[in-house]
Amino acid sequence: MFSSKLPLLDLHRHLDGNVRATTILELGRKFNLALPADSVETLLPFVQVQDNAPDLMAFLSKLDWGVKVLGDYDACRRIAVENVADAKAQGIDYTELRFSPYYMAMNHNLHPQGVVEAVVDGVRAASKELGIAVNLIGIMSRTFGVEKCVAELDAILAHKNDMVAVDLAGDEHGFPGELFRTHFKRVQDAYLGVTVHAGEAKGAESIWQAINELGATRIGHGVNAIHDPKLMDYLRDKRIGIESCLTSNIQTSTVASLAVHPLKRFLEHGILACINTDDPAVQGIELQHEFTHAAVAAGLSTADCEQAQRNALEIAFLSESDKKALLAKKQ
Ligand SMILES: O=c1[nH]cnc2c1ncn2[C@@H]1O[C@H](CO)[C@@H](O)[C@H]1O
Ligand SMILES: [Zn+2]
Repeated sequence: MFSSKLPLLDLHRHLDGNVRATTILELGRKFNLALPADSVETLLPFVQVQDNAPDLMAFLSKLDWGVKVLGDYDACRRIAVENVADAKAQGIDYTELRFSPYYMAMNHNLHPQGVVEAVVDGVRAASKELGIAVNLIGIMSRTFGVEKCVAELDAILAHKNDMVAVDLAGDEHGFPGELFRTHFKRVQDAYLGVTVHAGEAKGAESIWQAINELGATRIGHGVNAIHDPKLMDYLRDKRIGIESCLTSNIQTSTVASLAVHPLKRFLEHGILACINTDDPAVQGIELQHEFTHAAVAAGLSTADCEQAQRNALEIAFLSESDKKALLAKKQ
């Protein structure tokens, strides 16, 4: 249930959480890697969430094969190109693809900055060829610790003109936002946007921290805001966006079922929440599924879905004139 009169946006989409199973097989062969299976069908249980994972970290382990096969910079460029093609195939008008250069680099000792260059190059070429607007968000993968994130941020900031924002993702519980204050000071000094995965594996206090100490103007997931009425008002009044990922929240066992997902209540409260995928290939879902199935199961009406589309446009890391142009193209 999305309106074709409004642009379709996916603002929370991990490029390195969206590596096609066929590509994993091909790259595995190319680099002579011992994959756990040798056909798409037998590989899927290793690279896709089939039953819901018991927790966030179990879910995230399913992303690992997608980056273990990145044996050189060409492979990084290839998955960037394929990500743009996948977004185009969904009818997406604008997407912000996020990726963690260290996570993509670490298995084959690539340099994170070389990974950034390959991704920028692939995305730029494919978005031009396919006629879809794409911006990039650099991720610091907190799972690997504070020091690794400094190096990762170095690589991202070396290409700050090719980025619209920086994000913090991974193990929210083990590596709380408090550890990353100095990192985000550098992000703000570089005039980049800030979005942070918060209130997914931890409570509402993690969202307050992301806003007050890290400078987040958007929050990834943010589901636990629902337990803090003051925060709900604050998010609405300060126009802080919530990038909701409905199916992801069920698959990580963050929310028990779509029927009790807070997105509907965020929208009713006037919070700028929107609908996104997260890690499409790992999840076995796509953006259209989130609008036509997941949103319906979460109790959203057609009007709610359209509001979510408008909210995405409002909170996108784009200039006002770019937003107007996206809207005008559909009307
Ligand atoms: O839903 C999520 N919550 C937290 N971190 C995530 C999620 N999906 C992917 N990543 C993390 O993002 C980086 C790759 O882009 C990896 O650190 C991965 O663990
Ligand atoms: Zn995410």
